[in-house]
Amino acid sequence: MSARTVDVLLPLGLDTPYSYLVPEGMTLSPGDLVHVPLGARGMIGCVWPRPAGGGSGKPVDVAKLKAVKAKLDYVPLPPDLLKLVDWMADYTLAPRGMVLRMALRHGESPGAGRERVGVRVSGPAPARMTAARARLLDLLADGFVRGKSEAAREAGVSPSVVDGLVDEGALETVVLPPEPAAYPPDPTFATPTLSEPQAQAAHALSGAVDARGFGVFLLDGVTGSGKTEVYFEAVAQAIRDGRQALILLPEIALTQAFLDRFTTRFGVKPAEWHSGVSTRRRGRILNEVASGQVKVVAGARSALFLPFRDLGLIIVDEEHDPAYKQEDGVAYHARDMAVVRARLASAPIVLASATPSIETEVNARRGRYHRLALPVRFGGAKVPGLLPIDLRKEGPPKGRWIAPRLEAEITDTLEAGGQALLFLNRRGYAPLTLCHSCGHRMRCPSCTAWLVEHRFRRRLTCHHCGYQAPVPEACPACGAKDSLIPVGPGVERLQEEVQALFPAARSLVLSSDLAGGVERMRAELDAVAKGEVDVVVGTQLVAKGHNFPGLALVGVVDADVGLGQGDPRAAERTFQLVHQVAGRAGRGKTEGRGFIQTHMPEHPVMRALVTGDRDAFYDTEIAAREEAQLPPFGRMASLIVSASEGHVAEGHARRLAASAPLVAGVRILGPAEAPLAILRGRHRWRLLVRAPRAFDLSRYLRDWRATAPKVTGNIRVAIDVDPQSFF
Ligand SMILES: Nc1ncnc2c1ncn2[C@@H]1O[C@H](COP(=O)(O)OP(=O)(O)OP(=O)(O)O)[C@@H](O)[C@H]1O
Ligand SMILES: [Zn+2]
Repeated sequence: MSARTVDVLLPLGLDTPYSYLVPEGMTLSPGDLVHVPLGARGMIGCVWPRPAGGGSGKPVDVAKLKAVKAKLDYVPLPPDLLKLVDWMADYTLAPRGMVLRMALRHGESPGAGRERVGVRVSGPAPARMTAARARLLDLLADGFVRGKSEAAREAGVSPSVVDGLVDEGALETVVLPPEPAAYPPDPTFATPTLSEPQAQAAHALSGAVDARGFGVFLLDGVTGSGKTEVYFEAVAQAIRDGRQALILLPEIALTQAFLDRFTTRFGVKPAEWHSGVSTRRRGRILNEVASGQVKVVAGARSALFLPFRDLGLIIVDEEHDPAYKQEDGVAYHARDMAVVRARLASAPIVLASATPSIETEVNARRGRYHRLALPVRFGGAKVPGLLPIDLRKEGPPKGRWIAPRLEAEITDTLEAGGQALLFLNRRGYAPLTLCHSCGHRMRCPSCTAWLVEHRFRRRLTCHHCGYQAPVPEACPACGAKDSLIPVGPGVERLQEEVQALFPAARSLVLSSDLAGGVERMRAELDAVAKGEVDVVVGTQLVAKGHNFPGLALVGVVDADVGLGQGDPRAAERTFQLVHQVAGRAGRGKTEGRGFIQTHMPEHPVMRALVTGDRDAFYDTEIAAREEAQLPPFGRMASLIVSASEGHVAEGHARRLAASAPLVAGVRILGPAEAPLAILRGRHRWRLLVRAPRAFDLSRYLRDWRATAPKVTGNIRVAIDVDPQSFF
């Protein structure tokens, strides 16, 4: 009767927590992490709040319950994080345990940091002196303790020099406490002088941080207006108030420049959180975020699930970036979920962008988000104008992609000592390889996709599943030798053209798939910023907030890529991408210019880009969305039914569609074969649900799922609420 029980949510594909007995003498509260018996080995789970008003439904038979094995010695997950897990599971229809998993996954080894060995001067100088020894002793002459490896590094000697002096008694070792995951940022380290509009925006944000209430701010500033500088002031305020700040970045692996700027402003680096950080280090950051020691985290979308002890501010930089949407596993949009977390934590959130998403722009126009505008570039530089190059009239000769006018502009730019950037959102050498004797196209064996040639790696690659194969010597269909030819350009092929047209120029390809990983990319971006490259050829990677002071010219090689493929966000994406790429030019002393090569200069997107009339673009696009009742004026969810056999997927998709509850205003489109009809060997059929804006779509989907035909065999149904991709 009096046995105490708790609900424990496990990081598995389950929606409901399990009940366990609480052993004598153990006190547990929601958020505590516990080890519970499950199967042979047991598992770590999280004590979950009981719904108000007692248990839901089934009474549990206490006699059959197992007991919690241990309470783990971690700081409990904070209440707002528990609520976020519930909220997200409810909204996305993902099992609650899988959402919890995102908050626990990184906690594998949240052990404390290692103790370090320090050294200090303790005895007389050694009999045998060397230059290295002298440098080291000179450094340590102040009598302070330094970490062994730091001392060696600072003195520019090898660690064995330190060991030698310890052996001879000139130095002694001391045990130092573990290094913190991040040193405390100093809000007064280097305060900038802000321009008037910057100061106003910063003031509004700092005020909101102080007020400790929820509110969404759109920091809407043209490229190069100094949005980072402004939101740093809000971060400074949070630090001054002793609270924590989270800065989400779309591609943290590329943002060495961001870390450097943070260091310039606050004296130390923020805690960096993304998949490239070692598990051990992440464990420490996690602990110190939970204890409140770490004040600022800069991270990828997964940082949203960190157990902040006192979250006072969230920043989402480049809020329009599609990288914020996670498509695998739990499908969620990190920007939207960041807004939810801010609300649950009663903290302000700043969405920063020069090209806000339509959703955010509509919210700002309706007054739900506060707009803070920075209408001009910092320091008086001008946002470059864009001129169209009509490929129908003045296109390049066959087999080339740079139009004569763009070529002439690049020549002028290089002669004047400036840098040029050519943007083409296509990785690899050529998007298609075909046999010129039989017409056979090289396709992925397990996806409905062409194989993309990567000449650096001498391979054909599927960009959907990662399949790779060497380029064959003979056509696999007709056997003709040396008959395979590349069709169309990718960035690698464009670089070839650059090298042929401008043999003296130093050129570089920037693309996310080149060997060498993050380190190489950081080094290359740095080289561009330093002016060590003349012509950069890049994919969308170059559109992301980089500051290249010497960049004078931007050429968009094919602005039509991505337009008109039945994707409701195509116009928005193209506008954002081209505008952002162009925004990389003219940030330093030289004025910037931009050219867009297009077959449709009369398209509203191209016109808005050329006239620089951003509002005109938003007006047209918002009107079009409203007319079609597309988001944010209507709601959407996609259901992808997949199976290893086509007819199985199709059959289930049809039965699923037939079982949809009939509700006025809700429309089910499809099923139809997905554009990417086969992915990793699985056949895919799509359903699209559209509903009015105020409709509770998640609830509808849940009711539907409860009555839908059972999923059998290897059928899978993936639900994506607010889908971003339509493939
Ligand atoms: N108040 C300031 N004092 C000194 N330098 C500033 C100030 N504001 C901005 N800058 C400088 O101006 C440049 C552009 O600023 P920043 O990168 O923050 O712009 P942004 O609005 O984020 O641009 P984008 O949207 O293109 O990423 C940077 O080199 C930044 O250091
Ligand atoms: Zn594939």
